[in-house]
Amino acid sequence: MFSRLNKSASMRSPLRLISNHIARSSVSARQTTSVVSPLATLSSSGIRVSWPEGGESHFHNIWLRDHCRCPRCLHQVTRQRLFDTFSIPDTIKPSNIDWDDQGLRIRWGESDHESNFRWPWLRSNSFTSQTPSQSIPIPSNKILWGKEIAQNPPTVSYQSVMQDGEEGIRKWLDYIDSHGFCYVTGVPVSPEKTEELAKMISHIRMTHWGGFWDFTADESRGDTAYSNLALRAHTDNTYYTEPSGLQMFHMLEFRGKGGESLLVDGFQAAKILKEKYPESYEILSTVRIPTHAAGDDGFLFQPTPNPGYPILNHGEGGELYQIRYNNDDRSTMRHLPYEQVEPFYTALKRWSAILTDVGSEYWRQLTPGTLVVFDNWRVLHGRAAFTGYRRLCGCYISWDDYQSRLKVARLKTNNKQVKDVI
Ligand SMILES: C[N+](C)(C)CCCC[C@H](N)C(=O)O
Ligand SMILES: O=C(O)CCC(=O)C(=O)O
Ligand SMILES: [Fe+2]
Repeated sequence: MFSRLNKSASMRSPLRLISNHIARSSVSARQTTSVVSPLATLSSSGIRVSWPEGGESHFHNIWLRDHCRCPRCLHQVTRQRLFDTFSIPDTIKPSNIDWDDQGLRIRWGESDHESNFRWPWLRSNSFTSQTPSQSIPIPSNKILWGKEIAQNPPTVSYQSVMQDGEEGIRKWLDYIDSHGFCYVTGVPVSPEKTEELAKMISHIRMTHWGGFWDFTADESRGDTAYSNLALRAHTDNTYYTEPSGLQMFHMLEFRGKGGESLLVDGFQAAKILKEKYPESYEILSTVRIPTHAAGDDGFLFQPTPNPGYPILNHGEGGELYQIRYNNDDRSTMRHLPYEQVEPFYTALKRWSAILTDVGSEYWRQLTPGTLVVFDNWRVLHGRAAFTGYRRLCGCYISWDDYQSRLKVARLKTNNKQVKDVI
């Protein structure tokens, strides 16, 4: 039930006072029934909401009208906008508003349309009441690690992924989200079964390396991955505009020596770099690195826009969201001004020293039946040089496909639906 607390939009300057007065009286009304609901008051161009847990959000009238959740304005199945944003008059105002502990109801003056907003939706889409960005740039849900992760690495079983439905998928992807990688044990030693397992997350990303790959050190492609050389810690696809989000490796056969796999937590390394050498962190967050994949006839990959992306990439709130680093696939640093050459190479050297520190490196020999999936936007991988015959299969999955699958698994295991969040 919505309480009837109407505010006339035709009253101009006293509006704020009147609505504040009503808001205050509604506080005492609610306190007697001990239901704590947010309070809404009209401002000259929008609605202010005071949250019971503290803080205030200010929603503009144009924004509120544009985001109406009703079936005429938002398609209830496709979750797409049906409403014509450009029909909103610049002077749009509510003719009245009211609310209860569930949400806010707005009647719009000119069109006589009504919009209802649930409080949790307004809260989670409030842009004036965000928590301030942290000084440490690592998202708080990440669990950072070094070589000690070897004692207890995130692991799920093939059976739980294939048979436990959304719970099984969620556990798997939650580990990849928190730690940046996860092993799957008990996997049939077959490329077909491995591919089937990957498709539990999503379709596979097709690239110029193929879709699902099955490769050896036969030098069939113009890249050192197809040799038996050591590969230092790197992320793949630095030469694409969008590097793949996940990478999966399943070692199918190995008769030889060496070839141990290396994982390094890039977010942990970034945190150390920021603490020890903030000026180098800044350089690696801003200097754009040109990259390429051009070892095979018929291909010339370079990221857009030119000259590429920094090694450390941040979002609007300053949070680190992506590492792009493969020193072997770096192109000519043709755009670096003379006076930046030394500070850049110093920063790169410090970064490399942190990545190769014994405390950062996590080595493990992969064996048939145990595969690894890792977040290629966070965790760097590498391998030791080897002799003999070594056969790996695996694939890439795009970042968006991985994120979508993770969100759906979380919604489903929480008994929620897309409409609860979009
Ligand atoms: C073999 N496989 C397809 C997995 C990877 C090949 C890509 C290696 C490349 N140098 C890079 O860093 O992206
Ligand atoms: O051979 C390996 O273990 C990994 C090689 C590699 O870095 C890659 O294929 O992306
Ligand atoms: Fe690689």
